[in-house]
Amino acid sequence: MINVQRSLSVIEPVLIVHGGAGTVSEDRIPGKLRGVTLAAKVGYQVLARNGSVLEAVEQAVRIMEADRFFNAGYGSVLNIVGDVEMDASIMDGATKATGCLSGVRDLLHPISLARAIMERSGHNFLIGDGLHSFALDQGFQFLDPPGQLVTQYAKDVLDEWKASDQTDRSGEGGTVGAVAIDADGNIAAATSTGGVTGKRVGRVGDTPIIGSGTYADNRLGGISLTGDGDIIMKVCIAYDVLRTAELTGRDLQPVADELLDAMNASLGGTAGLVAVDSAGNVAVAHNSKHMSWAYQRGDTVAYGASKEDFNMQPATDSQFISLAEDRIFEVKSAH
Ligand SMILES: NC(=O)C[C@H](N)C(=O)O
Repeated sequence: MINVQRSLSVIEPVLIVHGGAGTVSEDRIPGKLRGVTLAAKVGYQVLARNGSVLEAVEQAVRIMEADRFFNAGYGSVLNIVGDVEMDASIMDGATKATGCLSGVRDLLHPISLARAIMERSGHNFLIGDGLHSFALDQGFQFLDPPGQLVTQYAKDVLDEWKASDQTDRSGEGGTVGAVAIDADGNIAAATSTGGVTGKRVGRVGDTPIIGSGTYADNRLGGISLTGDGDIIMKVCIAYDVLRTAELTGRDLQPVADELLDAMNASLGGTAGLVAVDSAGNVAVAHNSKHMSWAYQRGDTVAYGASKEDFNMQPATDSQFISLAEDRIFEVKSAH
């Protein structure tokens, strides 16, 4: 009986993304909104054409990895020696298959490598030399010459950070993530980041840690985190939000708000998240000043950049449909 009811219930597909939790200067907010809105639309189009939720979240994240306005792929923040080192993860809620990587350099789309790890490595998480050779075996091409993902903006932010007291690493955030659900209730989540400005070489944040930065389970929902990864990973907040909502029978939104506040109260740190429950309800939560986010459901796109900010527009609206060419990394050989 329960199964019959479940199959009769209608889930409206939705694709939600975030573009990082932090403090964003006013002049960069329109750029962030443009990027997240485009990513939500591109990801949703995959669902609308009956593509898989995995494909949808991967494509949404790839849009933001190629966009210098975000801290993922091109535009990633720099470590203490001025290099881009990236982390990413992806999870399939139907099977709980996961693909995670850390410390990858000179690759435009870490999220696609994470998906290859999930689908073809026989493991969940690769790092270092083994990650590099797996990527090459799979036909991924590293950018040559190296260093092409470094932007002038990221260099300026690192210089500013070095000149500061070096205690606040949060900056504007800029990590990217996506969560999707299709009409059959399949859920996937994906997150990609350059980490935090001025990090040690080899530092790993929450983003590639399943249960901290990313989680998906068709029964519980899907979620992608952003923010102070050195704190987030201590409280496994991705899994905690989904599981607490299940155990208490409450909606994701209040649970997410409360757990972010509880994290901040006990350990400090700011963070944000986007999530979808098994019925397709979305949650957007952050205790940072800003977090850009957007989702598409049906013909409508919703988006915002701070708590008070909630906008809606028809998905066909030409606003936010394309990005200025100079903000997108394009290299013919990269994939
Ligand atoms: N901006 C971010 O979201 C950073 C990421 N959570 C990290 O700590 O690596």
